[in-house]
Amino acid sequence: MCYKKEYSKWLLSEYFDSETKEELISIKDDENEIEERFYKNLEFGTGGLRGKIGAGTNRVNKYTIRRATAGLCEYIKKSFGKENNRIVIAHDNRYKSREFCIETAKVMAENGIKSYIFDDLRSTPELSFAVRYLKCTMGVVITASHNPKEYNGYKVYDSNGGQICIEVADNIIAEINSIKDYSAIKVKSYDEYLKLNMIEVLDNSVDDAFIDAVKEQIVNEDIVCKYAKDLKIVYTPIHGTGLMPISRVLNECGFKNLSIVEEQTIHDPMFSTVKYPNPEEISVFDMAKKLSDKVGADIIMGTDPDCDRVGLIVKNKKGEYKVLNGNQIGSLMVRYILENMNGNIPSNSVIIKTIVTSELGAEIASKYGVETINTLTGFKFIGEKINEFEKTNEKHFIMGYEDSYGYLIGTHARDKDRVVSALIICEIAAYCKSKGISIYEYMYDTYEKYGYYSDKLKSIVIEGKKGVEKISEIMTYLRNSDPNEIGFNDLLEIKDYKNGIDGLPKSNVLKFIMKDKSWLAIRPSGTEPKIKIYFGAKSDDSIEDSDRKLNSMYENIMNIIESI
Ligand SMILES: O=P(O)(O)OC[C@H]1O[C@H](O)[C@H](O)[C@@H](O)[C@@H]1O
Repeated sequence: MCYKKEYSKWLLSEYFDSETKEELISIKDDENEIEERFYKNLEFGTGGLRGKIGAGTNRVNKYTIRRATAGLCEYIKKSFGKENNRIVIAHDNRYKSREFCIETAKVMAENGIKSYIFDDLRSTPELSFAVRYLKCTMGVVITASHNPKEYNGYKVYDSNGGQICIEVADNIIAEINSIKDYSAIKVKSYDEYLKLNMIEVLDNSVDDAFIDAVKEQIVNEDIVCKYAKDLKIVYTPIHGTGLMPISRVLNECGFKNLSIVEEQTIHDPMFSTVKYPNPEEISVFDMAKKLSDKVGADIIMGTDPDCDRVGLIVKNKKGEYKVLNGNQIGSLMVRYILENMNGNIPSNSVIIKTIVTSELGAEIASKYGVETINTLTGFKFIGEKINEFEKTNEKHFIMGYEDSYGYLIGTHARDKDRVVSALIICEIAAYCKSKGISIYEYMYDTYEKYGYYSDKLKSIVIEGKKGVEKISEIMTYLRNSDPNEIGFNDLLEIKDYKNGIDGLPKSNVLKFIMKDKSWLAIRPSGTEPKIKIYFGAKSDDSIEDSDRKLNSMYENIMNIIESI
């Protein structure tokens, strides 16, 4: 693709609006920026589109959204026929999210596909629920999830409410790639399609049904009835979609002592009160901590813009704030749920986690005779398994989770659901409070009971075209090196998922497993310009010992990466 030619085309064609052209004129003297924006079409990956908002073929804007949607429409028509297709679209509070939602609906309508849209922001888990509830052919969420404010994106859901699988994504990608001319995608006005009933704005009935489905997932009614009212919770939606569903669910279940960070309830696309709207970043909780100091909260929770990830801060015995990471929260959920099933665990029960998620949850599950299935990173793989079990009745799904703060309890949704996770976390916290301990102590008790597991994630951000090359160089270097020469002397096994192993689809992930079962895994992020390195260590003695093992692996790999 000749970036100069594309740039001129966008500047000269009548199809592109004046806002787009003004933006493009403003970069006319910046060759590098022109190249970054036009050297390729923004890739529609396995989960959909994600990229920086802006004018250009390699950016998220109404034209790249239209193109992706036009490809999706072709896929829908070819796969499900031309009649009776409908989709539901949700969006978060990001810059242009509503506009992109409407653009998606307009292209759908032009192709004879009806869209349901919400009157305002809605969360990703609600969209996942709504696809099945409204019996839609597919679903779309306009969001870049937890990415910085400069980003937006387009996630696609299948009729089961799960993120599309690789095969479907490949078919959609082929349709999108066959659209060479952006200006061939014509649309009429939003009002015209509304009149034709090709776009319909939903009332609150989907919200009510979703909230009811979440409330059904309470593990132990008795605990919630007795202790919910005593738990002091501080919550921040970090300007995103979590506010309505989470405050409603908690309130309706009796968690009345809920304080919300007022400034972060504003649907601000700039996420002005935080650096980065990701609950993995501890600084997003600064305001919540201040509020917690005032109200004396037991726990602090935060959700990302589309409400599919959760962050949790708890207090230790001394009253100091401690962050629980995604692996720890997931493991505690596994423990609490299985303990509270009071021996009524179906013999074919499973939990599902990913290959880069800590083994603590699996260890707990095994103590209860529950199988653990490992998938590749991406909740879509967990969703796929749930669909499979629904058809075959072969397994009973208990919960699924990833290290990256995504959890699903129940099968009302097929993507990670922060709303149900908030409810279960509060239930666990209420249980702990009734026993006179904090969740933090419950975590340490879990180590004592089930094993000392440490884990860590290191993400290295490397942006742009050069970043893509550098990440590929790191992966190639590690693949081709002699493990002894790069310091992995006690290596047991290298798993290269690129070859499609363990019954999993091929994926660019390398996992080094040591003789004592400590491991590290490395993969390029599929959603951000990052390479991610995951570490897991186990000790029979203490958490300090497993931390020591982990730090030694960390230092070794970081030295290697820095030398590449
Ligand atoms: O590829 P990464 O940046 O690690 O992101 C991985 C994440 O991508 C999306 O958010 C998926 O919905 C998650 O299920 C997955 O964990």
